[in-house]
Amino acid sequence: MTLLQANGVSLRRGGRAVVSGASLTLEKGRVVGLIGPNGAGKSTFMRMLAGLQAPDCGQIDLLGRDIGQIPPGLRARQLAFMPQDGEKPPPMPVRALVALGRLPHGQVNAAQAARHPAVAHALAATGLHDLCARPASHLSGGERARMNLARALATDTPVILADEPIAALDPAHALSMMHLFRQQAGQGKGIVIVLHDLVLATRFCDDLVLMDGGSVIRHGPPVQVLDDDIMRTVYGVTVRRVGDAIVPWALCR
Ligand SMILES: Nc1ncnc2c1ncn2[C@@H]1O[C@H](COP(=O)(O)OP(=O)(O)OP(=O)(O)O)[C@@H](O)[C@H]1O
Repeated sequence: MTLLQANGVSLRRGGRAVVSGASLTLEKGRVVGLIGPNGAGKSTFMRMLAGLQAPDCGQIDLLGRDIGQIPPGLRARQLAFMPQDGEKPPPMPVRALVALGRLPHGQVNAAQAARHPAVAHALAATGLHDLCARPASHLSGGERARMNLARALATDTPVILADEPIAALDPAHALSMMHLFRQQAGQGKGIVIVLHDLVLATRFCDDLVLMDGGSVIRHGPPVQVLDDDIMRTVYGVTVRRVGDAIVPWALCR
């Protein structure tokens, strides 16, 4: 089942094409990695996929319906978006902030929302139980990233879009978060993650969508998308191989 489908999406900003004819398909149960060098257009494309920015042309359907026609309240129950640089959170307790994830479901009573099982589950899954009474504004960058995921999980949407969610995480927490995304996909959700860590992208994503200069230049299984040629021409780095490994090392817990 297709959860999210973008076809030929374009956007101009500052007199130039920032995203050009980009397409992406997200199926139920899949993790798609959106990769590409700095300035490739990934965050801009993600904001359009999240329905936060209308494209100049092209079509984006969420659960079979034009995303621009979906009322914001319904869209918030269907899709959770974790932006790249979340604003500094207010000084409310972490549990209360994660509970805001229940707002799209009409749970406006803060105390009741904080007791919802989805909130407890999200706090446990992201390892935030020990921090849940702390003011959100006191959290470190990595802790904040986990809280942002917890809030998305508390909403319990079929689609999660995460823009560089592991950028601030240490290796163990980055691994845990990638495992968590896979688990969510295993439960039937669809996940799109912007990643610069190509080792983790290769290991955890079913498909990669590679952007460069605003365009999607390759998409498919990681082994088909990333090769020495692409690493040189798109990323400007030379790959030195260890044996016949696709990536030279893997982190394990
Ligand atoms: N409002 C704007 N006006 C002009 N140019 C913009 C605007 N917004 C984004 N851009 C440009 O569009 C390009 C794509 O930006 P975007 O943030 O989507 O890239 P990205 O692939 O997410 O990069 P990064 O990996 O560095 O986060 C960049 O060159 C950026 O400077």
